[in-house]
Amino acid sequence: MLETENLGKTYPTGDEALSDVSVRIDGREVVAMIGPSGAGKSTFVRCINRLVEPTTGSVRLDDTELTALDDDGLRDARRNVGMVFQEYNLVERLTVMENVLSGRLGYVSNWAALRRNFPPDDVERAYELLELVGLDGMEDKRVDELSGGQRQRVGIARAVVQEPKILLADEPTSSLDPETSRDVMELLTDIADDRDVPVLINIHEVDLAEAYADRILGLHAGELVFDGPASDLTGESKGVIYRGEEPPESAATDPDWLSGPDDESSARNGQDAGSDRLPAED
Ligand SMILES: Nc1ncnc2c1ncn2[C@@H]1O[C@H](COP(=O)(O)OP(=O)(O)OP(=O)(O)O)[C@@H](O)[C@H]1O
Repeated sequence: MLETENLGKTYPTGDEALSDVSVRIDGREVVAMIGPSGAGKSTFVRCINRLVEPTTGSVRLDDTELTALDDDGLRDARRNVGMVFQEYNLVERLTVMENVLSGRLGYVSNWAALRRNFPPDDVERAYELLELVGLDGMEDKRVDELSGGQRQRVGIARAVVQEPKILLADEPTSSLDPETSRDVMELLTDIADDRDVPVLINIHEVDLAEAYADRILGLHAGELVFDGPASDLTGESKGVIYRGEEPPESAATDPDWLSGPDDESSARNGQDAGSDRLPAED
């Protein structure tokens, strides 16, 4: 179970990217985080494993307070957080298998890692995962011979081989064509089921979020303004998330709605920053 409480980030430049975000993600939920460009989605995902250091608030994964850990503690705890990146972050000149096994580096000694000497169980796990992500038989191919979709599958296998307690995906489909994007979303939802792990996906394509996620988190100007089932996402809620519009009066009693953007500047920021990415109105 992942829980953030009042998570906030202000960058040294003074940009307040995230403000008081509290969420709880559990079970085998697939959660999509949406919002206009600059809303703070990447910052949120990266604050969870402290690739970005939060300024305020806390992040808890099961019983571990990630925000309270020193460097050694954080290194160990990061094994429990699988991360999938937009640009895959693979080692291009290494093979598919070597890249997948690098997800086990946190579990083997430095010496074994240096010699790429992984226990047989790890290798077996990697083969299983290659089959799960549809890359069986491709273990010896170099990554630079693969398509974008295949690379992302390697990235997913590498994250899952860690046996994480949560899988985070930071814009996993942004570099892919629409059909490959759907395949990758389907794979992420399959993994949530198959591995019994929650998946949090930061994503621009609202239609993919609605089609594949169980739950949507809507960020606007660093604030969480919507948290509800994908089926509850309406034109009105998209207006609040993407254009900083005022929530409807019914929002006061609807648990999906959180504090809406409350000043002109946040509405303006959303409009300026996100105008190129507005989803179609319902
Ligand atoms: N390293 C940084 N230093 C200073 N400001 C930053 C940094 N990274 C992000 N920001 C700012 O923080 C805010 C949120 O950025 P973030 O990348 O988290 O948003 P996002 O919703 O993921 O955007 P996008 O969808 O375009 O990737 C923006 O105003 C951005 O300019």
